[in-house]
Amino acid sequence: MHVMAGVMLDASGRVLLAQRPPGKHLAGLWEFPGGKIDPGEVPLAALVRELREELGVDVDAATAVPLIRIPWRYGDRDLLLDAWQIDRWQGQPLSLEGQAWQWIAPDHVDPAILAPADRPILQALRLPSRYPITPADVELSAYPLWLARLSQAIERGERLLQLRLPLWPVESVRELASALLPLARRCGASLLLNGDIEGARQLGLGVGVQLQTRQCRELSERPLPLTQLVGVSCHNEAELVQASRLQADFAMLSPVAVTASHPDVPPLGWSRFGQLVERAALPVYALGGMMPVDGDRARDAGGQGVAGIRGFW
Ligand SMILES: Nc1nc2c([nH]c(=O)n2[C@H]2C[C@H](O)[C@@H](COP(=O)(O)OP(=O)(O)OP(=O)(O)O)O2)c(=O)[nH]1
Repeated sequence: MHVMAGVMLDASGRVLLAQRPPGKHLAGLWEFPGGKIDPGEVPLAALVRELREELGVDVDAATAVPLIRIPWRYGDRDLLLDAWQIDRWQGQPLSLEGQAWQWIAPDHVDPAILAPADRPILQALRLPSRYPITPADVELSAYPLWLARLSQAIERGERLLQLRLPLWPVESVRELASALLPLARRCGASLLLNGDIEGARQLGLGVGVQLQTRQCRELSERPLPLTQLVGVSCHNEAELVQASRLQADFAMLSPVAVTASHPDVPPLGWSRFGQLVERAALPVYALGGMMPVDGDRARDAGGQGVAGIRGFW
């Protein structure tokens, strides 16, 4: 079942959510307006039709931008939820089918009110397209330099940053995160600690964790509340499946291209990256040999964007 969902954003960046009516599948949960494609119907035409029927708005299909596609299973019902971002339409939304609806800032949406398949769509909307990671060879003596660099990165607009500093004692990485936290919270940025779940728990809001592949395999549930980000490092389809089982917010998939750090690992390439993203039920960043300019390529392949070290600082 191919279901189209319209992520309508108003001029102040709020998104329109509709409540599923009583008596229907997932009754009471909130969703993005849209619905099933009729037999023989073109997907975008179905979205335009659904938005006209449900809300009385007219959308020009050419202005809709693909956001993310989520394959999902509810019991015995398999669906592909195909979400498109819509910034322009004609007419004021009206509740033509009696559904309750609301405009709400994506950051204020409690994921628990959404239909489960919509939670990764909300994350795709919230997450940025760039994910810089600190270089692995940074010595502890460079603490002041990296405190300054990370502060500048947040000030210039980075919203997702990974502190991966394998040469540092874990306490020093936590101290760095703690020093950056007031600025990060003010700017709405998240600092992800590599592998340090306990540190993320202690530091709270504004700090998340980037799980290593081994940790993801060993965990049976999401290690942090929904208010703190959980990313997972993945290399194949099984790991992406496990990442969404854990209800991670996103995955990094690597290596997409040849990297200086692992020159002997065969890269996935963009076509394989695209295939794996297509089957993944969460936003996926491309990692490995990526530069910021590869962001468009990653998005064309269905990804959320690019993660990397070189070229991001
Ligand atoms: N329209 C829409 N459907 C969604 C979303 N998220 C989500 O899980 N779904 C599910 C709910 C339904 O199982 C399925 C199709 O939705 P629909 O809106 O066309 O279906 P419907 O109410 O006519 O379905 P039905 O009860 O008549 O089978 O997709 C979403 O954001 N928008």
